[in-house]
Amino acid sequence: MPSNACVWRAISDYVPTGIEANMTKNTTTSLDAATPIVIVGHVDHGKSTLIGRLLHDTDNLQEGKVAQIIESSKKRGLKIEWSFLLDSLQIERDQGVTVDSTRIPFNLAGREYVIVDAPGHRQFLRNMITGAADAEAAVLVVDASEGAREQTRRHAMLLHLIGIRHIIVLLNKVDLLDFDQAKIEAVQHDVTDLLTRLDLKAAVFVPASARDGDNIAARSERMPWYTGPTLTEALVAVPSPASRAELALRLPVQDVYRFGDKRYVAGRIERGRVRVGDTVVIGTQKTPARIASIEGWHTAPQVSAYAGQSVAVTLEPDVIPDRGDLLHHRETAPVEASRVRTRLFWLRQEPLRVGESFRLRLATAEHAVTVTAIESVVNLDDLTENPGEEVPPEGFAQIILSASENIQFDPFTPGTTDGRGVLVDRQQRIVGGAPLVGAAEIAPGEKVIHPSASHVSVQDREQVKGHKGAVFWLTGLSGAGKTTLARAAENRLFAAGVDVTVLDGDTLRAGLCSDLGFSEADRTENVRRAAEVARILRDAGQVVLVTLISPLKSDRELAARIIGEGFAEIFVDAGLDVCEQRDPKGLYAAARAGKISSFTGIDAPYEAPQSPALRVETGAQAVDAAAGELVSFVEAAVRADAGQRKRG
Ligand SMILES: Nc1ncnc2c1ncn2[C@@H]1O[C@H](COP(=O)(O)OS(=O)(=O)O)[C@@H](OP(=O)(O)O)[C@H]1O
Ligand SMILES: Nc1ncnc2c1ncn2[C@@H]1O[C@H](COP(=O)(O)OP(=O)(O)O)[C@@H](O)[C@H]1O
Repeated sequence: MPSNACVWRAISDYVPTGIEANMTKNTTTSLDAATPIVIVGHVDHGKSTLIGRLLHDTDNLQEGKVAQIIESSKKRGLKIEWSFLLDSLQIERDQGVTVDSTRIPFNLAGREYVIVDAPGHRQFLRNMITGAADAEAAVLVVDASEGAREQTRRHAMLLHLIGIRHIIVLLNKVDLLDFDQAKIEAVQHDVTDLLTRLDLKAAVFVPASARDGDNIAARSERMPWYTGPTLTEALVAVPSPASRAELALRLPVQDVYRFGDKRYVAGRIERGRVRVGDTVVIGTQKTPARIASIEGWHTAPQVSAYAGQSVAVTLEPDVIPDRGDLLHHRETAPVEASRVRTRLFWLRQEPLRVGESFRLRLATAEHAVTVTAIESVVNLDDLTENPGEEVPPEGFAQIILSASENIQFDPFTPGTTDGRGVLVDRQQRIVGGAPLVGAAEIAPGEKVIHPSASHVSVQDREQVKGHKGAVFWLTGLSGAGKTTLARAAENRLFAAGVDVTVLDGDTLRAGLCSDLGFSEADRTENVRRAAEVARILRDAGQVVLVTLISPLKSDRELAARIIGEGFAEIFVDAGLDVCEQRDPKGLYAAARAGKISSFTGIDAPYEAPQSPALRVETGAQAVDAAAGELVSFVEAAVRADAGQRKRG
């Protein structure tokens, strides 16, 4: 079907998003063919030396590399330092010589492997989610003379979290224990204990000296008592990644194209096979259809296609699926749930809290989801999973994502693309790796909510309005001029075409917050409600001017957290003496007379902002000038980015 070139261009242009894009960026072939192995271990336990030694002993080093290592070692007065190999690979990477930044391919007994290198702890965490989570097996390197250490525990925890199935423990540096069987077995015992606590089981323990090559590719003559495999034998015994073609069919719809009287449903088969004549079920609507034909790029129509192939199928009847719908066979349906348990790796700089909403990308599908529970947060220091209010940056947690519609997925399985969700924020930035582990059951008595999110994009709103949404939080004493300023600015901004709303304390307290007084708790609740409303208006693209005394720093921080991006604190600054002298509502006089209590500045505190985004001096300045300052600040903040985005 050459006339359909653009269908195929569209398919071949398709780059899997998020994690998968990172994961397959340089490994599209290796993911299918090679066995990924991640090598982890406490610093100085011999990971780099092991990689160098392994590549050398399995004849996987380029010509000249060995000579180079010998030369560098000699220069430093050392015998031969295998870890220099990794250093030299690192230098090449830094210089951009090697394309592949985290993967070292090697060949063993005719089988392809790829070492997933994890240079530092932080990168390691990231890699585990963005790149290495597909590792089929792990080699956990433990210095036998030191035993399991802090990072050994962390790494073991990570292997547990990402579900690595095959673990080889390399007890390294056994020469330091004089190859003594009893001593080595004692270490093995300790490591077994650690793994058992994490529900992990080592496939094999290999006592070795990576530096000298004992039990790496050749059997050590210095440990005749050891009858198990060498490291290379253990690697050969790692099961091959399961063939994705043998799994149940999953064809996520990438797009639907119409040519003449035919409609083509295009996508890449993630797993399984599809044949002409098969009946498939489409998406959560479960519309049945028959595969009428399977078309290929520059090939004759096919009778069947399998995992990894990009295809365009025609359906009978001619139904129109949506992008993201999954085509599957009826008898092997994916999990379907609107509440999904997720093993999250959080990448954003600010912590994650319940109530935040994102897009969940899953293959070609996108779902609006809200974090409705943080079930546990992993403490990476002691490997415990504890209840938590928030997930710190680079933290792991088990959370529940709720959507307003059903999500179809296969639970996350290492080595496959199953369940690899990615959380994306309003600005399309990836903020978390979110492997979906299963449907979340409803706990008895639980408050179950499924917030929905707008389908109108932030960019589209900005385009139409000509500015972005933002919240300007005006804080200051009663009588400082918050309301006066905001109302004056509202007039001017509106005249300039800005969609602007003022949320004023007195006004809110007449309605939404009429149940609240002026105790600290009530003021906090007042601030929270105003911030939530402001967030909704901001999300709808409006410029919101909030005028609340909001006397406490902690309350303003709460507002900033609720609102997130686009929050600016404005200090409307007039001294207490000025405000009291003005006393536009007679409240200071009433407070002095004891008619009202807990009045800010008199018998309740006001904590002035230390570093506001803008300070407007309203003590001596005229209203007009002060409002001008605010208007300029707002205009600059909401127009600049919107313009850039338009151009982009
Ligand atoms: N005890 C006491 N303390 C402070 N303010 C009082 C009090 N009693 C009534 N008022 C009136 O309520 C307005 C302040 O409401 P806010 O919602 O801005 O206050 S807060 O942010 O919750 O602290 C405030 O409005 P502004 O003068 O515009 O600030 C007053 O009109
Ligand atoms: N530069 C200024 N900015 C704002 N208000 C000012 C300024 N100079 C004098 N005022 C007066 O101060 C009073 C502020 O009252 P208001 O706006 O209700 O304060 P708040 O909302 O902070 O309680 C008004 O009477 C206003 O006319």
